[in-house]
Amino acid sequence: MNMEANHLSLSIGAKKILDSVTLNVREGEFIGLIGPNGSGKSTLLKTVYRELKPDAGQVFLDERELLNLPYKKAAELMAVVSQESSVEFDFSVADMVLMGRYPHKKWYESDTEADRGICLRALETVGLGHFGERSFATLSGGEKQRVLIARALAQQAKFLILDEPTNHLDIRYQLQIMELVRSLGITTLAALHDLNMAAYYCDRLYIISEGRIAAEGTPAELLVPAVLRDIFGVHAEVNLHALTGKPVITYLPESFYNEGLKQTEESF
Ligand SMILES: Nc1ncnc2c1ncn2[C@@H]1O[C@H](COP(=O)(O)OP(=O)(O)OP(=O)(O)O)[C@@H](O)[C@H]1O
Repeated sequence: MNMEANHLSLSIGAKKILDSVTLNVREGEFIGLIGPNGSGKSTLLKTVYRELKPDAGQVFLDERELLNLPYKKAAELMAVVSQESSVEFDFSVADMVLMGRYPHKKWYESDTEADRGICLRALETVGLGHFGERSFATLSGGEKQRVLIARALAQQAKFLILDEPTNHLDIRYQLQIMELVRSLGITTLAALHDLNMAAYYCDRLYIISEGRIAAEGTPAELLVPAVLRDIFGVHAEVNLHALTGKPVITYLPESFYNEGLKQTEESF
């Protein structure tokens, strides 16, 4: 599945939050959306998955304009794992994951053995195979996040949108979820804060800054010290890892950087 967003703009009150954002995700690509806090990542994703209506611009899924698709059809094509995971009622973990099957059903159809099998496998994939009976509300942040990822997997959508998918996860599950998403080969657009994860797993990146796309390219093209300084306001060293061949960023805290500069100046 290909996704194309063309010139999306959105203002909330007097504030322009997205300013003519254009981006595309091609079949099978894993695209990272990176940018500082408040730059518009979540808002952009929300306009793509139809939680927000843009003031201007369009989103196409395989040449079909998203706004013209019935919600159920859109849900069949697109699964979302967002940061807002609060649920009003206390569902069991199994029920939460079974919700991922709804787009595939008519309103009168109940869950089948096949649905339950798909959901169990999705839970096993995220390491929660024995959690089905637990109440979702009682889970830790990381467990909840893994259940939401299992729900997206159970949905068997062709396009995956992830808003900070590894938020709340410990390092083992961060790596496991990124590995998993990568191995699925599903067309994916993910907002990511961890730039080293983005460097390792993403095919291409879009940098968003103040509601505009500031740059697009491969991790090696974009994750360079000048960009990290200009966009994120941090000092960093970037090396290509000897084994993985991917960029690895080492952040240089301001205090270290200033001390280093002083010492360099003193040595002259
Ligand atoms: N409903 C709203 N009303 C007013 N301002 C909003 C609203 N939603 C988002 N914003 C503002 O829009 C800007 C972009 O927010 P958004 O959540 O998209 O950023 P983000 O890049 O996802 O940030 P973060 O990295 O902190 O999650 C922010 O300045 C935010 O305060």
